[in-house]
Amino acid sequence: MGVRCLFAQQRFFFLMIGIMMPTFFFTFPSKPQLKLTHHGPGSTPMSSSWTQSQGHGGGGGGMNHRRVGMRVPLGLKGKVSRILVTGGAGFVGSHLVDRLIERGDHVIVIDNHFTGRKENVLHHVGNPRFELIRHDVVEPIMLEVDQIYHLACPASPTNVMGTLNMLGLAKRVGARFLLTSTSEVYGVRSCYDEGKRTAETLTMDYHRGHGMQVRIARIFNTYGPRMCIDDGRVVSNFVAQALRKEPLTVYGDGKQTRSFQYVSDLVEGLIRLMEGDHVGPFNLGNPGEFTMLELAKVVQETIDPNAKIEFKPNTEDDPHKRKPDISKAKELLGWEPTVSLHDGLPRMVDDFRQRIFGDHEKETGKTNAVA
Ligand SMILES: O=c1ccn([C@@H]2O[C@H](COP(=O)(O)OP(=O)(O)O[C@H]3OC[C@@H](O)[C@H](O)[C@H]3O)[C@@H](O)[C@H]2O)c(=O)[nH]1
Repeated sequence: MGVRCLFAQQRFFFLMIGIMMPTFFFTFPSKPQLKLTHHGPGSTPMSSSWTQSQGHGGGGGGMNHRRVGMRVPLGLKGKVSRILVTGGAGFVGSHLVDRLIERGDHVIVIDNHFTGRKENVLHHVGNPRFELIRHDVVEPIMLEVDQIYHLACPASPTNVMGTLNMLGLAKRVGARFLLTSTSEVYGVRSCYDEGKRTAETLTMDYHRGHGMQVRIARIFNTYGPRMCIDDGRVVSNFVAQALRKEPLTVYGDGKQTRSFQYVSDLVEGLIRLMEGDHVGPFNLGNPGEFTMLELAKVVQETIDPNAKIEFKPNTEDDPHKRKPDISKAKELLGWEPTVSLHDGLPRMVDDFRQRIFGDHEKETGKTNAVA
């Protein structure tokens, strides 16, 4: 009897606990959470408080970052576009961002700053329509946007993950996706450019398999301000060498040709492609063809007529000629380059001069101060 009573009491006790536990959890709010914008693993917003406070319209109308699986609320499309530019702190990306901001769009840049530089977009910081997130696209991220310009995709097989993540994001939020591929897909197959071919294939698979809106651009040699000074490309090499009073290094006999596109022409092409109705792939490049010796001459004329030329051995697989056929872009996008090499080169020289000697002068100043 005593034992039964004990069981009865215990049953009652456990019953009470069973009722109280859920009541407690539903009645009392859980510990208040720090409401920081969550971008995904490994991401660092440039300024989280800034990111937080600028709701870009708030109430679901801005670039608020949502849980994976949520869709862009209907009715927002057709207004100001919310645009993600991956690699937006880089050479081409930052010029694209300038144009989009100028147009009135909301722009989110994600960049891991491997080759992109914060300085390239610093002039937009503080603008409520701009946000910079330090993030590597190989990690997933959730952002509500209408369009994605995927520039953070070096020609390397390892970066297929980045493209997959961005395609996944575009699919989830119903964004239009533009892939920047490269003229190198036309070259001899190598491990280096295989990543871009794979990215194109994946993009087309998402288009066909999931009905996603995609665009593909194949970018040819491009130059302009904010180009990496020491990335080894011929235009940046020649300009930096001429400014530093070093000889211009011409590889091989210098008779190989390239066609050089000024960055603003490329940006115009990318925007037209994104806004147009055609998937592509479209070649975006300037068909004006120059030998490397001719390019060296233009650099001499622009910077230093006394600059010397030094011939160096070329690599075996260097393409002898590269010239884009842009007839498709002309016809379907109404696009063609407008800036010649003679006009574009001086515009980039000012930027290079400032970056090379500006930094140098700072360094010298520092040294003097210490001495
Ligand atoms: O100092 C230099 C550098 C390069 N060159 C030559 O200049 C030509 C152009 O070389 P770059 O490295 O600038 O450009 P490439 O055409 O080889 O490819 C580059 O542009 C197109 C993109 O799609 C590629 O990803 C990129 O590597 C080559 O023939 C190269 O041998 C020189 O003569 N001197």
